[in-house]
Amino acid sequence: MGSSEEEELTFGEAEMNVFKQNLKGVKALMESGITRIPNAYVKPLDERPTKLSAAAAADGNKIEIPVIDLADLDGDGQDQVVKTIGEACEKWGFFQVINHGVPTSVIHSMMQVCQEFFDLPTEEKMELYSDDTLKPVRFGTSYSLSKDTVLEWRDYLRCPCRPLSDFIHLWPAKPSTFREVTMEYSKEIAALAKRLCYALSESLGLESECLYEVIGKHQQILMPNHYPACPNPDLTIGLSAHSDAGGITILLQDHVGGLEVFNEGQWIAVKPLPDAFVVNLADQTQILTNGKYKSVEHRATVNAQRARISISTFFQPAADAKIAPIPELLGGQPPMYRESLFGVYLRDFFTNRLNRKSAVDSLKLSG
Ligand SMILES: O=C(O)CCC(=O)C(=O)O
Ligand SMILES: [Fe+2]
Repeated sequence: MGSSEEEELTFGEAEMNVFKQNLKGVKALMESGITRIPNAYVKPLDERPTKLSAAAAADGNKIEIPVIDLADLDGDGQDQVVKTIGEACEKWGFFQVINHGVPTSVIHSMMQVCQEFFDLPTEEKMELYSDDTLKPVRFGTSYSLSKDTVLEWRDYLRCPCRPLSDFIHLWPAKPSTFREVTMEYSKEIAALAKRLCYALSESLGLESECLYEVIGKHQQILMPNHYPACPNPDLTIGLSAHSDAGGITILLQDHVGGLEVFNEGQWIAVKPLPDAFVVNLADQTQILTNGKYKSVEHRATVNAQRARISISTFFQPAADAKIAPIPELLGGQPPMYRESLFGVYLRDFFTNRLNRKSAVDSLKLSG
């Protein structure tokens, strides 16, 4: 993109005013079936993917996040798998897993039913629409229409899965197989998350169940994301740079690609692998491990050719869980983070716009 074009697209005060007027009308327009107003999605220059990706593009084909084979996690090669996971956590905080034990049929049905959900007519999805980020089950767009100053090129569904009986009746009733398929998928993902939490604890020299007791037992949130094809993908983003708030995240993505991870100052594209899961560490793991393992910034770019679906599952502590660095991991050093109540952390996380790692950084103790 030439520099004169960039200047033209930079937001000045006049453009912002036009944009703010548009924003008020977005929900009404969505309800009438017009879902995208292109200029409402034009990000400031420094948040557009091309600029930040320029360095990564040169190296993009060479650098990849680790791919870990879990076939031996419960067998003779367990120690080696745990060690590999520990190394991936320290260097990347992001890795893909294969031979993870979740049946391919469950994965495919889940992708299919999410596709069918997003393909429903807008007015049917709007029955679940809410801009209230504290509402447990909802369909939404961007991050929050009322808080975002520039919109994100994404729609999403949010479905808490645990305890199932509290939420399943609130999940979408259409497509007719949604609840059954999602229930099956969430059970399989819960089992995988448990194995991963055990491996993470072991890689840190902790009792196997330590992290699971804190982050795995309590909340499991499923969030399918839909990124429509975008006529001008260089000007906008599907999901801004952020780290996840909870403990660990397990993501299933289709073959389209768009997820990028920030590593050593570069954005690295995550290559979609059929039926693999992307695992990433989130903020509470950073706090619990006193920064030994870090939550990692990532974002989703969009493209002009194809719509993309990804399905995040967030494992996180209960709202009333007090989260602080685990004493065994301090090694005589003072804790780097102050204790916080996870519910309060999450409320602040949702009240503010996604802003890189500002939420976890705000708990840092000085000196
Ligand atoms: O769509 C993706 O690849 C990323 C989704 C994500 O980061 C999230 O849901 O928190
Ligand atoms: Fe995320």
